[in-house]
Amino acid sequence: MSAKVIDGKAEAERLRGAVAEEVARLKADHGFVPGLAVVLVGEDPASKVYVSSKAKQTVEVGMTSYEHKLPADTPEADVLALVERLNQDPGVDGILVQLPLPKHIDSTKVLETIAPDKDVDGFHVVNVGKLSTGQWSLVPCTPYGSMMLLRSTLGKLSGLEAVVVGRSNIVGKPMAQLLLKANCTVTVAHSRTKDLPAVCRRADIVVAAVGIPELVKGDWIKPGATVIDVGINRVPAPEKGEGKTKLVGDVDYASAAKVAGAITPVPGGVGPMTIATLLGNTLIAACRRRGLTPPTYFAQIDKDLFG
Ligand SMILES: Nc1nc(=O)c2c([nH]1)NC[C@@H]1CN(c3ccc(C(=O)N[C@@H](CCC(=O)O)C(=O)O)cc3)C=[N+]21
Repeated sequence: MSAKVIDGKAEAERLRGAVAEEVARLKADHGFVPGLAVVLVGEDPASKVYVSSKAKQTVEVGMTSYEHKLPADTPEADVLALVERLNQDPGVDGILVQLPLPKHIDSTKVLETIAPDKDVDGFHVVNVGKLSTGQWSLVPCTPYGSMMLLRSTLGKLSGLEAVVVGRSNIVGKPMAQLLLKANCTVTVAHSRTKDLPAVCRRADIVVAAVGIPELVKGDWIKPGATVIDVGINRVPAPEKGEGKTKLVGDVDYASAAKVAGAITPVPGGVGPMTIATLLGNTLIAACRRRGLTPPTYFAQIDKDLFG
């Protein structure tokens, strides 16, 4: 058997299309354009690539993009002051501070300074707390995008056994909350889990988000299970030539695709969904801040998954 390949690129394109339509409607009917501010501190090459593709896609859906690139040695106080300024700026509906931040900056302090109603990453304690108490909030982009891929692959998730490998605040923990909200039976596994392969083999849904290249093997997967690979790891690829690299996930794709029912590729799986949901969150934030109802497109997704 060979798994269905879950096309994150196509799904992200559909989502961006819906966002673009809604942005045009808001402009026509309410006379405003949502704005997303992205703050990048330092020169991390991977982060620079993500930030510029975020900015490009923000503009493509008709929103305003504000990019703030600060040198790596910017004092923490200056970053906090910038965030405060963006909090007050009426043209800014969403604020994203690219992680990781340089070591001299306390990222918790920075994230907690972002106004919760502009926190399009969903990392502020207020939004984390809302998500974990089942209230609606701005939901972290990667888990939300992963849930959308599960919805188009499986429809209802109710009653399914889900195993999340990884317990980060950015992916593992919010993913577990969302799966629980969708009525899955959820196990959060991690590097200290005893017999991780056996735990994974119980799952109808495996979400790999540990940051270890190709950790999850085909014989860890129950035949027919759905595999969501959140990992994006750049590794050496000597087969492509000296000094060349390639992207791989946290799942050993070749072996897992032989056993799984459906699987996300890397690249082209969860990654593109992360940016599309970021734009979606910016749109939702822009509507809520003005007392408008967020678009029905999202309401339908939420109803299918959690209703
Ligand atoms: N505050 C904050 N929020 C984030 O959401 C955030 C962050 N910090 N720091 C870095 C990570 C990483 N991230 C990605 C977004 C898109 C792709 C993506 O589109 N990947 C494509 C292409 C990858 C490539 O070719 O390099 C794919 O998987 O197909 C990947 C990774 C968001 N992050």
